[in-house]
Amino acid sequence: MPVPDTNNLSVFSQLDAFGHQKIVFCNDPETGLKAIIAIHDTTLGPALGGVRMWNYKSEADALSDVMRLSRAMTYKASVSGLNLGGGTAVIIGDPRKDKSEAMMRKLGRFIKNLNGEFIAGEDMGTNPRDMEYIRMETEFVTGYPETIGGSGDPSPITARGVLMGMKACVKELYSTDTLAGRSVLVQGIGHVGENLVSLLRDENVKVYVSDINDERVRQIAKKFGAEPVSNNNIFDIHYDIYAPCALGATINSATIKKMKCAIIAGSANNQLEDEAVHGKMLLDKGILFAPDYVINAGGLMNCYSELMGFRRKRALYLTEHIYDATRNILKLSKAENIPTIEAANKIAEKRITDIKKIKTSY
Ligand SMILES: NC(=O)c1ccc[n+]([C@@H]2O[C@H](COP(=O)([O-])OP(=O)(O)OC[C@H]3O[C@@H](n4cnc5c(N)ncnc54)[C@H](O)[C@@H]3O)[C@@H](O)[C@H]2O)c1
Repeated sequence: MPVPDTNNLSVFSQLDAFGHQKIVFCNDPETGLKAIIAIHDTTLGPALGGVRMWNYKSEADALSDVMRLSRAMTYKASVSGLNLGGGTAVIIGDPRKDKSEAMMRKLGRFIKNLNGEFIAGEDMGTNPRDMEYIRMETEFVTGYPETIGGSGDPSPITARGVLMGMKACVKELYSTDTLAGRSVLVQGIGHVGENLVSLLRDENVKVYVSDINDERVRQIAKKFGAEPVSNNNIFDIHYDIYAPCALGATINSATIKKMKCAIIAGSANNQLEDEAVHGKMLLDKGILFAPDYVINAGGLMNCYSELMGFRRKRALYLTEHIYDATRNILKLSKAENIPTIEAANKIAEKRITDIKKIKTSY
């Protein structure tokens, strides 16, 4: 996604440029809450997105992040065929030191006042317990614990979706869905990464694991029979698929030059440092990129199912469709010789335009 220029003081021109409908600044000195809720587009439905708590270097950084993330949520929901719009909330602060029950409940009250326009879920720096606090103040929240009727940890579903995306890429390149005999490097073996390693081992894939946490690498390598790789050397070795499951922007001009893989398919959000530049670089180098927001949509599908009162089975069913969604994007990319991310954006934008047309009458 493009990066908003928050140094440009014309806020409304920024909203126009990125298509945002509304930005809400939530300030509460009593609890220390400083949050921004961005609602990007609600053509398809209420804006559902994560609540991220992060020690942003500046308010401009927080604003840029929330605008970027909320826009990506619009595209993710659209391409996944969900009746949801895109939104995100960010809280400025260190989740380990600054977070409290009162702060989360205060945010819940701000969300309540939006009357369902924004629905919260968990993200970096928040967890199901925080969603439970928000739930104490408003019904417009998902991802609270299963014990109180929520859908719990979405990571296993997200990992399954990533696997579906990988299979679609393998089908495109090798005309088979089977991953057996291929090799995958999973970068970041946290909640999604560990689940992905487990699924890949079930498919008889050779798995390499790397993380900044060496102890975790040792544990996961031992548990699943994977091969540990130093975090500094991940582009020095050969494997078929690179699965970024840690941070964004790991695909950039420097890393693309070093890459030897045929496919990139992982869960991390915003993997391309600059969508326009690096999508094209991957196309030119012949590396097949499974657009991140398409194949990591399992978590969103899980929240959607919770919202609609569906069972987990439904979330899993929706996740299987990530295979077809990815195949369609790869076909369009090939037919028009455009980067896969551009093909995904086209498909997402078309659905929003089409659905806008049906909303002209009651
Ligand atoms: N959890 C979900 O359902 C979900 C859904 C959609 C997208 N995502 C995205 O997937 C990614 C992983 O999510 P998660 O829930 O597993 O997070 P997590 O925090 O559980 O795991 C992230 C892992 O990455 C490691 N890591 C951090 N920086 C790293 C670096 N520079 N190099 C290597 N490893 C590093 C961490 O040590 C950790 O083990 C994130 O980008 C997240 O936004 C997650």
